[in-house]
Amino acid sequence: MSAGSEQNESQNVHVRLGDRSYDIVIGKGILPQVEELVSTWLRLDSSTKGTRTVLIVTDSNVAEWANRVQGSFDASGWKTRVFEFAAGESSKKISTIIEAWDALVDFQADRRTVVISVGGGVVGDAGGFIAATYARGIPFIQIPTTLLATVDSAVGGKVGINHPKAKNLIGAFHQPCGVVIDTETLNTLPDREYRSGLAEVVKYGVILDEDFFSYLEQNVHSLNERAPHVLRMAIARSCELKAKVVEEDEFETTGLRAILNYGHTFAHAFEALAGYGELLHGEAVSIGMVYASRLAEKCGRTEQPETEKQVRLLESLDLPTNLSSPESIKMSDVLDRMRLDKKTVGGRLRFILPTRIGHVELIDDVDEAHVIETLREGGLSE
Ligand SMILES: NC(=O)c1ccc[n+]([C@@H]2O[C@H](COP(=O)([O-])OP(=O)(O)OC[C@H]3O[C@@H](n4cnc5c(N)ncnc54)[C@H](O)[C@@H]3O)[C@@H](O)[C@H]2O)c1
Ligand SMILES: O=C(O)C(=O)C[C@@H](O)[C@H](O)[C@H](O)COP(=O)(O)O
Ligand SMILES: [Zn+2]
Repeated sequence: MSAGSEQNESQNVHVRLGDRSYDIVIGKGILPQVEELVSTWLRLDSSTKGTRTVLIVTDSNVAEWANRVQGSFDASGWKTRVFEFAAGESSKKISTIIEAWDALVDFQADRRTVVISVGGGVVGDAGGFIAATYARGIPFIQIPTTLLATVDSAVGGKVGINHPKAKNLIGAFHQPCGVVIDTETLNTLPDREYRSGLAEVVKYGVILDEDFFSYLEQNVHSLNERAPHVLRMAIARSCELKAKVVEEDEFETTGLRAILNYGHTFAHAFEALAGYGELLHGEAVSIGMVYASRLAEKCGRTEQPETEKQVRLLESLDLPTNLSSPESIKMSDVLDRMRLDKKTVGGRLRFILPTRIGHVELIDDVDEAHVIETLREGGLSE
C-alpha cells in the first residue's frame, strides 16, 4: 500500500480542485503549527496578521484540543473567539447555526475572518455551514479530531445540518482552505466513536480498493489496538481515495461522487428514525452497507460471499451489522425517509450497490419489492 509513511513525518494529500485546491496535512503533534499552515494557505504576511480574526467552532468534549488551536493563533497576534456547542448529532440543527451567526456578528467578523472547525463530523459539517453562509462565504479550515472526520467528513466540502426527517438535507458545498489532521487528538477518542470511524474506512475498500479491503482484513488486530502505523495508513489511504473521487465529481453531478454514499440510503433513514445520536453515523453506515449488499444480491448484482466478507470484517471490528431492535422500526417509515435521500430523483430511490469488493455502481431502477424484502429479512416490522 502506498499511503504509508514514517510516524514522525508529516504527510500531505493534495486535493486538486482548481482555485479551490487544498492540502490535507497528516502528522503527529502538529497542532502547534496550525497558525503557520493557515497563514501559508491564506497567503498572509506578518504585517497583516495583527488585523486577522478567527472563530474556532468546537463542541463541549473537544475543548482541550480547541484551546491548543486557539493558543497557536493567540501567540501570533490574531484576534480569536471560540464558539462551543453541546456535543452530539442533535446539535446539527439550525438553532446552533443561528447562535454561531450571532457570535460572528458580535465578534464583528468580516469576509477575511477564518472559521476553524476543531472536532468531529458534527463540528466540521456545522462549522462549514456557518462559514458557507456568513457574508455569503468566508474562509474555512478543518481540524478533525474523530477518526470518522479524519477519513471522511473533513474532506470534500459537504457541509450542513439535519432536517428532523432527513440527514444533511440543508447544506452547501464549501471546500476548506486546508485540513490539519493531528493523529494525537485521536488519543482521547472513546472506543465507540473510534469504531464508528472504522465503518467509513471499510467503505472505501468496498467501493474502490480491493487491496485496501484485504489490508484491513489482515490488520484487524492492529486496528482494534489502534496501532499507530496501521491507523496512519488507514487515514492516509482513505483521504487519498476520497480526494480522487471529489476531484472528479466535486458537486456529485456525474454520479461518481455518489459512490461515497454506499450504505447511506439505509443508514440515514435508520439514523433519523432511531433519533439523531442514538445510532452513531458509522454504526448506521456499517448496518447500511450490509443491507445494501443484501439488496444487491436480490437484484442479481452480487453474490452472497461478497456480502459475507463485509459482515466478517465489520464484525471483527466490533461494528453492528443489524439494528439492535429492528422490530421497533416500520418498513414503510424507512421507505418514506429514503424518499428524502438527496440521490432520489422524481420519487425514485437510487442505491449504490456493490458488484464485488472494490467495485460499486449507482443503480436507479431497483425494484422496491427487493428493498422491502431486504428490510423484512432484517427483522423490521410491517
Ligand atoms: N461532510 C461529509 O462529507 C461527512 C462525511 C461523513 C460523515 N459526516 C457527518 O459527520 C457526523 C459524524 O461525525 P463524528 O462521528 O465525528 O461525530 P461527532 O462530531 O458527533 O463526534 C463524535 C463524538 O466524539 C467527541 N469527540 C470528538 N473528537 C474527540 C476527541 N478527540 N476526544 C474525545 N472526544 C471527541 C464529540 O464531542 C462527540 O461526542 C455525522 O453528522 C455525519 O453525517 C459528514
Ligand atoms: O462526501 C460524500 O460525498 C459522502 O457521501 C460521504 C458520506 O460518508 C457522508 O456521510 C456524507 O455526509 C453523506 O452525504 P449526503 O449527501 O448523503 O448527505
Ligand atoms: Zn458517511
